[in-house]
Amino acid sequence: MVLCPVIGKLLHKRVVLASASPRRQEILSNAKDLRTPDVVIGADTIVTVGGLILEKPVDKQDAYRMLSRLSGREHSVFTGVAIVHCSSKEHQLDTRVSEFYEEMKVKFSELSEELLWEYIHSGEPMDKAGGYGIQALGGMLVESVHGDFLNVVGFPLNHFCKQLVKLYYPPRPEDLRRRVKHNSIPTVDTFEDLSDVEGSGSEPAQRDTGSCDEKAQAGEAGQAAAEAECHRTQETLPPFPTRLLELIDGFMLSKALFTACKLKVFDLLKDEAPQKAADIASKVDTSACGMERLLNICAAMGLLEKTEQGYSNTETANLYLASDGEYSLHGIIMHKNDLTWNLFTYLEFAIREGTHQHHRLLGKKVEDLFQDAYYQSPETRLRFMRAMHSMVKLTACQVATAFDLSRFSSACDVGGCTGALARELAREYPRMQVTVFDLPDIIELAAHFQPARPQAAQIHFAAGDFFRDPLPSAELYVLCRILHDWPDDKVHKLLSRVAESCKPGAGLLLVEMLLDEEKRVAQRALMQSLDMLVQTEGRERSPGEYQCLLELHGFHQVQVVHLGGVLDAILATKVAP
Ligand SMILES: C[S@@+](CC[C@H](N)C(=O)[O-])C[C@H]1O[C@@H](n2cnc3c(N)ncnc32)[C@H](O)[C@@H]1O
Repeated sequence: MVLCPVIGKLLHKRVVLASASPRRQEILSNAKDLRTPDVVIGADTIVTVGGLILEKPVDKQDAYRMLSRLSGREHSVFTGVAIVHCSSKEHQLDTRVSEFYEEMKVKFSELSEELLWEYIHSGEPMDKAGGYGIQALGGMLVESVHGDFLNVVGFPLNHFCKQLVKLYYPPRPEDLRRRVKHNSIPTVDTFEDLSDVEGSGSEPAQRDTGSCDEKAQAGEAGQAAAEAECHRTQETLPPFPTRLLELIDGFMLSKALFTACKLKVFDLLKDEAPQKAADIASKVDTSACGMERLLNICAAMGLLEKTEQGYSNTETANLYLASDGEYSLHGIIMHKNDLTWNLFTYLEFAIREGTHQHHRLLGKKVEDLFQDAYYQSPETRLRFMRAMHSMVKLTACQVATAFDLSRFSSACDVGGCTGALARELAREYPRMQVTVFDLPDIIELAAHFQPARPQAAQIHFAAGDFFRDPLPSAELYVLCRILHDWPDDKVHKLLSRVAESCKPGAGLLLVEMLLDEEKRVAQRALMQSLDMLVQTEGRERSPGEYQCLLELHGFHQVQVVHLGGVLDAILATKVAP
C-alpha cells in the first residue's frame, strides 16, 4: 500500500489516546497535534516467547525471570491497536471499531547475569512489556530486529497510518471490480488516485455508501453480486491469515529440518567453507535438484547461510544441528523424525481413543511402554537415550541451580537415564553423591554417555525397576520427566515408593514441563501433553496439580521455578507423617 499524509485526517477531530503509555503518547503526538478528542485509539503491547505471554514485570525477580527467558532467543512483540470512531446521530452514540495488530521479531544476545541485574537495577524494565525498553538502555540487549521498530516501542505508526488510509480512502467499487474480476495484477494506489476523492474523505468509508446506491439501481440480475462486491472493500476483507498458513504448512518445515539432519548435511558443513548444492548432494548421495531445494528452505529458515560461494552452516547449525556438538539436538531430532513423526500420523486415533498409538505403528500389542516400544531393539533404545540426553543437557545446568540443594549430601536420580542431570548436580554440589537409577539395559549403556570428568567419582549407577525394586537411599530424590509418562495410578505408586524411602526433611525435585493452570497459553507444554497422549500413558500437569499430588504423599513446602526453556523445576520437602 502506498501511504499518503493520512494522519492529517485526525487533525480536527477529538482524539482520545486510550493508553497510559508515555511512549505511545510521544509517537502519536509527534505525528499529530492532539487536541480535544471523536476518535479513540487504544493500544497494548505484549511480548511472547515459546508460547508464553510476558506482560509488565511486577517486581525485579519477575523482570529477571522474563529477561533470562529472552536471553539468546528470538521473541515476538505484538501491539494490538483499536481505533474507535464515534459519531452521534439523534443523540445516539454510534461507534465503529477498526482493529489490527502488528508483530515484530526481536532477538536478544546471550545476556550475562551481571548485565541482566545491572539492567534490572536501572529500573527501566518495570513498566515495560517483556521487561525491556528497546528505545533506551534496553537497546543494548538486542542483537537484531525484524519488523517495525516503533512496534516494540509501543505503537506501530506505519501500520496505523495504513489503517487510516483504508478507513479514509477505501478503494472505489469500480477499482475493486477491476482487481477482482480481471484477476489482474493489483493496481497500485497513487497520490493522484487518492487526491481524486480527497474532498469526500473526511469521514471514514463515505465513498462506499454512494457507490452502493448506484449499483443497487443497476438491475435485479446484477444486484446481489453488486452488493456483495460493494461490501468487499479492503476494510471489510478479513485479515490475511498469515499465522494460520504458517500452521498449515508447519509440518513441512519440521520435516525439512529433520531430513537435513538425517542426511547429516549440518555435519558435512560444520566449520567448513561454503559448498555448492551439487557437491553436497554427491557427498551425501542424493539428487542434486532435491538437495538444492532442501538447502534453500534450510537457508530460508535461518539454518544455513547461502552466498555466491555456496551453502554454509549458521552458528545455530554448528552448535545444535551437527551431531557431535556438546549441545547437539541431533538425538532429539532423530527421535522426532523416526518415532514421533510416525506416531503423529495416528493423532486422530489417539484423540478418539484417548490412548497412545505404538500398537498401530508396531502392529502388535504394547504391554510395557518401555520394553515393548521404546526399547524394542538396541537401536531404538540408543535412539531414545540420545534423545533424552540431548534435551536434558540443554537445561540441566538451570535445573541444578534452580534451588539451593547444598544441604543434601546424596541424591538419587530415579529414571536418570544417561546421567546427564546427575553430572550437572555433581558439578554444582561437589559434596553430593549422586546415584542414577534406571532399568538394567539402560544402565549398561549409560557409561557411553559419560566422558571422563572430575565428577565421575561422585556418580554411581544402579540398575532396577522403580515400580518393584527398592530405591537407593538418598536425601534428595529427583524425578525428571518421569511422572509425565504414566497414568495417575502409576504416578501415585511411584510417589508413594519415593515417599517411603524418604526421611523427614528429605527433598523431592520434580523436573517437568509445566502447564499454566488454565491450560491455555503454555503452548510448548500443551503441545507436549498432546505428544504424551500419542506416545505414553501420561500427560503434563500444572504447578497446582503437582502440588496436590505431592501433598497427598507427604511432601510440603512446595516451591516452583519456571526455567523458561524445555523444563521447569519443583522442590518439595518430606514432612513427618
Ligand atoms: C522420559 S525418560 C526420562 C529420562 C531422564 N530422567 C530425562 O529426563 O532425560 C524416562 C526414564 O525412565 C526410565 N524408566 C522407565 N520405566 C522404568 C522403571 N520401571 N524403572 C526404572 N526406570 C524406568 C527409562 O528408562 C527412562 O530413562
